[in-house]
Amino acid sequence: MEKILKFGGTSCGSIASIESVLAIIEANHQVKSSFAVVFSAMSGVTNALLEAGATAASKKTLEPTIIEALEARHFEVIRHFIPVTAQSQVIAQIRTLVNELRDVLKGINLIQEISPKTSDLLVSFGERLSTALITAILKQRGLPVRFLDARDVVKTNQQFGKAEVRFAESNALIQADFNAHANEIALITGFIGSNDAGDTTTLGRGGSDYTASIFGAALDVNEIEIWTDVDGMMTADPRKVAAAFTIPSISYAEAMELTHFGAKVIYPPSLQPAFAKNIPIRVLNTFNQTFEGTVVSKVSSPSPYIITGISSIDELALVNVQGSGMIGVAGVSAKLFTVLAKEKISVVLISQASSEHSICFAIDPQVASKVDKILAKEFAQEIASGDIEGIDIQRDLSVIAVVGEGMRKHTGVSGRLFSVLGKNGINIVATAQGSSELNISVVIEKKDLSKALNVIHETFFFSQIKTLNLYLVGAGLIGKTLLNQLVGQERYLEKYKGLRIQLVGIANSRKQLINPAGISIDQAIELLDSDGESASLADFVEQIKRLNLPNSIFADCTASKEIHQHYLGLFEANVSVVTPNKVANSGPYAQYAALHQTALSKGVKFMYETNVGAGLPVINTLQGLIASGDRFEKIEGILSGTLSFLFNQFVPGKSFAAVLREAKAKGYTEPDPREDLSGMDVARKILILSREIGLKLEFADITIEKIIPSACEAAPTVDAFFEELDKANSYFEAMVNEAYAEKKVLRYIAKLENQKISIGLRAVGADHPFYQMDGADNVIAFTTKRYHDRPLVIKGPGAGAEVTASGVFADIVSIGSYLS
Ligand SMILES: NC(=O)C1=CN([C@@H]2O[C@H](COP(=O)(O)OP(=O)(O)OC[C@H]3O[C@@H](n4cnc5c(N)ncnc54)[C@H](O)[C@@H]3O)[C@@H](O)[C@H]2O)C=CC1
Ligand SMILES: N[C@@H](CC=O)C(=O)O
Ligand code: NA
Repeated sequence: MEKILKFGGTSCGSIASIESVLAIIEANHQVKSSFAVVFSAMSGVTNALLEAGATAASKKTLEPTIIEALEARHFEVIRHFIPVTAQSQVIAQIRTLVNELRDVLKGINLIQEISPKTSDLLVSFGERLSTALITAILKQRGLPVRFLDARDVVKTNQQFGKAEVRFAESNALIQADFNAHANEIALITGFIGSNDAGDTTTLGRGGSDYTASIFGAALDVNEIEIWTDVDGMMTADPRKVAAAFTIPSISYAEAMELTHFGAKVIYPPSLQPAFAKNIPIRVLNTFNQTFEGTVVSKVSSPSPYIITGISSIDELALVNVQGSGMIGVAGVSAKLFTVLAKEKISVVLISQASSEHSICFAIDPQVASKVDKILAKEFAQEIASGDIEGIDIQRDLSVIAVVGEGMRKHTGVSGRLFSVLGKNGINIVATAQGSSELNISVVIEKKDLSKALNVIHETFFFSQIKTLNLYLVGAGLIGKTLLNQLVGQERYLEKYKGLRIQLVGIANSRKQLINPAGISIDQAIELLDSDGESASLADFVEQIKRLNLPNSIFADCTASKEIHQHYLGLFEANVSVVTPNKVANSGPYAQYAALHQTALSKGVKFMYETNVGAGLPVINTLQGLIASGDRFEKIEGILSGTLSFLFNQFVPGKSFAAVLREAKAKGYTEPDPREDLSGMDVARKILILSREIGLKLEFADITIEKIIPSACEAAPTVDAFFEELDKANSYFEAMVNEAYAEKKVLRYIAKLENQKISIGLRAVGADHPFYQMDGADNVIAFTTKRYHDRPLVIKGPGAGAEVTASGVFADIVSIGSYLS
């Protein structure tokens, strides 16, 4: 016999799926391979039978509806596949079986009780019906098939519900049976067998796979095909990890591990007879027949990945037994696990610290209270004496298992695993690694499960490409420019930086839109307009936290004075923040410190290079100097692109207001240019620099020399402000003329020296380093211990949409590099 095929419930579940099953069997027959086929019950039938049994045992009269529906489902298949002239015979055959089933239910109803033995008989009708049905159809189509009731050849003990197979006897019966019918295709009822007394028994979980495996082993087949409704075993549960893909080849041991931790495609323990004979199992998809699926065999073929798959148990409780009295006392764990075994409590994972001070183990949360009581009783004496401090149970946890034979050959797998979890703020509650080095398990909080599975999957299977999930708030000048720049760089980032920036949320002051599957960047503004809901920043932030996406970045491209109130919460929720908005860093010092400390402790990034000098590398350079131990003596600079432009362009005879309008049109000014002209913007920048070098200065410590007349200062609106500026033109002309008379130019300079900040307008001559300026240039001179005789000078355009957006962009990329 070449192979055994097995079709699960979903494959036998509908007319369309049975169509596929027939096609697969006919195709095998055409190539004349010798094979046999095992069937499960039609999907849902086993449960329907159990429900019918329970109802019959508990109600006074029988409710025929379930059985009628079941009969109708089978008849429908007959009417579809069998020509009218031949239908009556098959219908009669199925009706005979259903009548037998009705008699069983009558019996249950009569005695108002359903024993395990009766239950096994009852559910056996599921496989007997589906197999009989398909046999009739194939026979009708002219295939040499025969119905084989597995109860005739699979012999078991008396343990109803999960009977043990008597292999020697069963193997002999199977071989004899197949020898006697060499030229026929046996269609076999899965899941069932019989005991010595001839009673029907069932084989427990994965029962039809077991049947296939028993026949495969008995007949020494070359391969067993398990036909199901998914594309084989996958690298992770595709419902949780969209990027999961089929594992082409996996070892028995790996399959065992993955299944233990929740991967439900096959149930390897039921495939044991095949494993013992080194028979490969091929998992295939009835609904995608040409797909290669997964081969499960003794040794898996070499794979390009270090790990083979990831699986999880979503609901778990962790029990921690702890106490100094446990150290060096032999037998505490023996006692612990003996009592758990006695109570049939299954332990998913165990971890013991080498100090022997505590043992922790994971269990199904449904039995947590029971375990609590059992242990309290068992260890009452130790608890009373203080040897055991207590039994602590933590709920709402999940466990993730990272599985693969390749881990034995590679070092650093757990390092990578823990590091990626850490960078995403996922707390590891407990961990265990089997000495086989086939599996590393981590227990985490359930709320982090999806995020953890996705980042782990990304790390081990797509380590070349890391996806950053970007939320952009503020779609004005800078925000829109950033979006444009992102569109142009997608391919470069993937190829050279291994990064994919996925926009998952966007908001302005009117609307907001979130889509965790990604928002097309080049259409983001239109989509925000058409699909966005009305904006509520608090709600937007709440959604970000709830989604808990891996590698999340919040870009604040607004000038809002409120948004920073959300930064702290975002850091705590493990979201990095990137911003050109200076408000957060220039508020009260305590707030500045709290933000920076929180970001640091949560392992997320707070990036704000564009707070000073737009895209010029000011903050980065300063941080590098500080980190390498340099000491700052003085910082001096022209920190306003707008004011730089004004004093470069304004000459007596021109309109000062018109030059400012030009600066605004060029994107140099703040959304409200009063912020620039009042000196406020410069004050924020120099305050931020002072804090970066470690000074605890407040806004009130800054001396700002005003450059605009008080009437302009007091203007209530931007328009009124421009009008006042127009009126004050001669004031500015006089200032400039005065400087010109001395062959000087005006420069608005910020200075930090001796822990004091001063900002004011200076007339500087040609010998001054700030004399030569152009456009919206900024210049910053750092005088430090190392740059003492000649300062380190950074100079260039310090305002404008393109240079600012590219600074924000670079910050995002640097977060990506950190996370990789
Ligand atoms: N223009 C430049 O050269 C530079 C600008 N910056 C900073 O960039 C930031 C953005 O500036 P622009 O793009 O010119 O501003 P903008 O006024 O053009 O755009 C701001 C955007 O933020 C949105 N917004 C404002 N408040 C909001 C809120 N509470 N919730 C949601 N959305 C809100 C607005 O709807 C708009 O889409 C400012 O903080 C500015 O100081 C920093 C460095 C250089
Ligand atoms: N309005 C600012 C922009 C950069 O921060 C400026 O003019 O410098
Ligand atoms: Na900068």
